[in-house]
Amino acid sequence: MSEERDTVIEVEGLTKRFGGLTAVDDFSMRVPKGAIYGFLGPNGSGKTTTIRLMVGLMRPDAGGGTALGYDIATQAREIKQRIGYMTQHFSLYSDLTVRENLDFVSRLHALEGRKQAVEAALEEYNLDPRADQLAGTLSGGWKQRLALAASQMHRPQLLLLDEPTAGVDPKARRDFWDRIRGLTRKGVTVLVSTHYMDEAVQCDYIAFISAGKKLVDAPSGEVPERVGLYTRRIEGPDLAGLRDELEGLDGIDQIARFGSALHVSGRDEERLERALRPWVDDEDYTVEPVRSGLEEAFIWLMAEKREAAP
Ligand SMILES: Nc1ncnc2c1ncn2[C@@H]1O[C@H](COP(=O)(O)OP(=O)(O)OP(=O)(O)O)[C@@H](O)[C@H]1O
Repeated sequence: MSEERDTVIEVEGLTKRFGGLTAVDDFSMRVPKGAIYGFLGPNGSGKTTTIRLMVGLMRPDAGGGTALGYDIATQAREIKQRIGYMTQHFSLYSDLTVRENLDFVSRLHALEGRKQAVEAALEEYNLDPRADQLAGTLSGGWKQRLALAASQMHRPQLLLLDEPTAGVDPKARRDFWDRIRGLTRKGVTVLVSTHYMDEAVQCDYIAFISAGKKLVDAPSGEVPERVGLYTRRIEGPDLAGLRDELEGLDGIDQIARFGSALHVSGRDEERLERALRPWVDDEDYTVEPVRSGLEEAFIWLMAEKREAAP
């Protein structure tokens, strides 16, 4: 498939200002079809605004592009009809049943064959046993499944997710991502805005945004390398005490507990090694290099007031 046909969104130079604040600053991106693209960044960094600009839900002050083959400035309506949306807040009607909610959504989209579409969704999402239950009385996982089913009633080609698995248990979370993977195999493209590591690891690509600027944009496997973080794994006695000793040493940018070890990371390998030398020389401790993973990169990127990564 040619790159062009394989591209679902292509935007360049998107900029959005709110008064004196530049919420999105010269943002460019290409999103391949069927990808799960994660947008990470601190609160208020501009993730939501960026995603809204990319799909024509908001007009940029500068820049432009296409989504699903439509111009984001002049054909926003066409794009909107092809988007599904799901947030961490349950946005359906608590006092309607599961079936009534799906019916309501299919009316909103003026779907043909509404009744069959609702029954098909109940079956596809295994919502049958709960069809007559009031949505407000469902557990978090079931609510989320209903919200996903509702977001798919009009078979959107693009799905926007905002912290979609916040507050649901691990099994429901797994089930959710399995379903999302199923959708991407059918060519649906997914943009996810999140603060959570376990959502970030599900993404094929990650864009990290800070203060309106895109600092990292890469396939998720390449993110640690892009961040340029070196990590040593330390095992030994009294890890809590060790952590206190290491904290703040020159060359150590981050310490994270991983099971029975500490992962100590820094952006300058020589300075990191110098800082850790006393423990390398101490036979009570083992210190070994490990490849920085997405976990370390994520913690590093999400740390307060993160200024820059290459
Ligand atoms: N309609 C608006 N009017 C004025 N300022 C806005 C508007 N929408 C967003 N902002 C500001 O733009 C900045 C980016 O907001 P945005 O919601 O895009 O960030 P975010 O990264 O999605 O945040 P969060 O993770 O908290 O959802 C923030 O400072 C926010 O206050």
